[in-house]
Amino acid sequence: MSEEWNDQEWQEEKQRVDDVVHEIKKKITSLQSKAKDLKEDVIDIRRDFWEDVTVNIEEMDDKIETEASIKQQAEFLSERERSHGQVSEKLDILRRLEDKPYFGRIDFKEENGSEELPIYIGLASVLDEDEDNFLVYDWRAPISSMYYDYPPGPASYDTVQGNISGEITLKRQYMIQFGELKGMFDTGLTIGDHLLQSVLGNQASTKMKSIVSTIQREQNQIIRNERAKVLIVQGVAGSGKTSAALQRVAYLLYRYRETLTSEQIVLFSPNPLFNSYVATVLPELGEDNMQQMTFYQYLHRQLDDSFQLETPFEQMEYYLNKQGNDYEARVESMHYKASLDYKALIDHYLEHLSTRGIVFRNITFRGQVIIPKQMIEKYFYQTEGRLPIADRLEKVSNWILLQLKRLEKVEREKDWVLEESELLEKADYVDVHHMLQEENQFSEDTFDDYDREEELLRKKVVAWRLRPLRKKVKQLAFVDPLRTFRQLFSSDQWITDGSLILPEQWKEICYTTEEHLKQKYLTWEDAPAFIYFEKNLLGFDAQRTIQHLFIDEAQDYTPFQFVLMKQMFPVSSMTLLGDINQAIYAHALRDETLLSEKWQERHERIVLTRSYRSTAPIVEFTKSFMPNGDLIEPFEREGDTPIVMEVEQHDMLDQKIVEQIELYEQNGHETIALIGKTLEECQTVYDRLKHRVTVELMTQEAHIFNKGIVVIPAYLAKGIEFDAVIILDASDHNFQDELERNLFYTACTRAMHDLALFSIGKPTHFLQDIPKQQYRHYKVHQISQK
Ligand SMILES: Nc1ncnc2c1ncn2[C@@H]1O[C@H](COP(=O)(O)OP(=O)(O)OP(=O)(O)O)[C@@H](O)[C@H]1O
Repeated sequence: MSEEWNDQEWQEEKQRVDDVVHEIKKKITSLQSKAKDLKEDVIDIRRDFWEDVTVNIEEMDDKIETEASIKQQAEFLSERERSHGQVSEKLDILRRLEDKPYFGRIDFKEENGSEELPIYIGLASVLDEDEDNFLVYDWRAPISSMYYDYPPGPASYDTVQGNISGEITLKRQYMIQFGELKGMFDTGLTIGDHLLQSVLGNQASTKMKSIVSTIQREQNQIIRNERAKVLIVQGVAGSGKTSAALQRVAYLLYRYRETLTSEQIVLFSPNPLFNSYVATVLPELGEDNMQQMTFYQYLHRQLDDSFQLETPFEQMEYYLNKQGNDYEARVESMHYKASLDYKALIDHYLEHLSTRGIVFRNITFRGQVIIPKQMIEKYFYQTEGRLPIADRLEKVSNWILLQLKRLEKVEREKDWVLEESELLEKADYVDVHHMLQEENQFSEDTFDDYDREEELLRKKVVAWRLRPLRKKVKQLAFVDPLRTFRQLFSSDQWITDGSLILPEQWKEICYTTEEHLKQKYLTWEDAPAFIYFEKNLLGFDAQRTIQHLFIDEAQDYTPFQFVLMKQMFPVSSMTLLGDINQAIYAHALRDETLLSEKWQERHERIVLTRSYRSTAPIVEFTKSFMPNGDLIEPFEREGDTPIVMEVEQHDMLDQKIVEQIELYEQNGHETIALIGKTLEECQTVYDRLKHRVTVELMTQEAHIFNKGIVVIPAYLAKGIEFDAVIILDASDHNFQDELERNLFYTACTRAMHDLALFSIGKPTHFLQDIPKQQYRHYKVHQISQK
């Protein structure tokens, strides 16, 4: 830090803050009165709505005039409501700026320019009274990018007119609170470390914070990237991937504000808890939240309610518990079904189906088969074979609808129709009377009213009964995708391509998959495959309105899932953020994750190596047991080295854990996580501790993250952070293989300030080769007799 400013400068800066705050207050007052007027307008229009429209429906002309008048009044109302909404949003932002109008400044001298201009940077732009000059620039404005990208010296930024270069002669950061300047410092670095130090030194919050004032240069590359159709971010634990992703959403919404709305952006998050954890960041930045969901929620929506869908966490529990006779085959199945080899197999099967094999359903009406499935099959396979299956099914659908039309005429004459007419609603009878009256008005024909009424009633009854059937036919419900999919596993006659790859235990896999499918149970690995199959068989209803897709924890998605996503969101740009060291799902052991370059054709890649979340001693500790840990750089923040507490017996464990919790509480930690490997483990510890400390058990159903002490399985703690973390059982038998290493790393890296690991007997061998000074190792032989 170089404090090159003098007292006069300090006074000037102080005065400027006061002036800007004063201007903001004036704007707030004026907007408040505008908001009040608009609100009154809205109330008045709503109250007098029907008085202000001319309602007359006697004559056709009057009817049209009435409609126009209602429409005009409704448009007027919604325009006022919209304006009121916009003014309220502006007011919200100004109220935030009133507290902290800006956080940074650069003085920039354009090349060939005569003077240097001070650029003050804040959460949003503020203009002076005449609306001529910027008192504050929005952090997302093109010129503000230099604040994040350059130290003092040569700098440039892009505008729509081209690149503008020049020199930054000053770079300053401000600490402003409650509208008052508390401190400032000039910096030679991109963003001064001391400011970051103070932000990161705070206690963890149950809500993620926005990082606008301390965005780091490499994070800015993610936030402002506009070129890449697929942007891959590989970032170590705590490097700010999620933070950067959310600021990127805010940036895109600002940059494309004329064309992009928050509904056109989707974020897939790792668990429901995470949804609530990040929910406040965008509103804090003055933007609406994007659509946010887990991939499980998304897949669930694609299936009808009769399916039972395994959650990824249930799959994970199964994998980690290592039990069951068919365990080996199921794990093999998880690997295979994650891969593109499996996709190739399904594609081959779909090709086969274009010549034979689709399972159809009978069309039945009132319990009778009216079009047998064999007939539908015959019709289908007579349609042009080179057309896509979905197009051919469309033809079949039209053909069936035609048959239904014929049937309708025949059915009208049958006895059941009159009987069922008694079930019609009163409104239907009134309708029929109206129709008759209208006919009488316009027709000269004489006919028996009673007969005509019966005829119309018959027509109505049959149309009414056929309506759901027609709807189903349009939805192609005459195809049975599940049975068709099941056939894939019941025979291999259709496999005619020798280059297709099958797993060793394919027969066992086929057997269990079929059993599951029979019960309409979809395992987590089967769900994307079935949905992919069904969509490609019946035709895709792709989500073309979605412009940007963000996938957090991208390493946990399988290549197969990604292919499905690409099909479902065909026009979307994608930002994939993840960390290979935190790959905790079975497929990641053998297959490429989404972050690997191997199978991503065109993409841009950004690597983040600096970890901001944890203190330096925690980062040093966690990086030392990861194979590629030397690439991880800690951010210099002091703290204690982690504790490894080895207890001899089980009954000592609880006491030691409780003591550790108390110690952390005394240190002021407000969020403390007791992290276990599986839910089963967490449940046991929770049952033992719940009478001794106030503690909450987090399961996959948890949607809200509160302050206090939680017991949570590692896979649910993904993406989240805590003041202190206690690893419940870091024993060697509990953390063995490579996937468990990643799980262990994920769990330990949730800690911001303090980390303690407990083990019964020898701690995990992952700690064997790491330098002893990186942690404090205690062995407890018996509970001290104090
Ligand atoms: N530039 C920054 N300024 C201030 N805080 C930052 C910055 N970058 C990251 N952080 C903080 O570091 C912590 C970790 O950030 P974040 O959760 O975004 O990382 P991540 O890479 O998604 O982590 P993980 O993969 O471990 O879940 C958060 O508390 C975040 O606020």
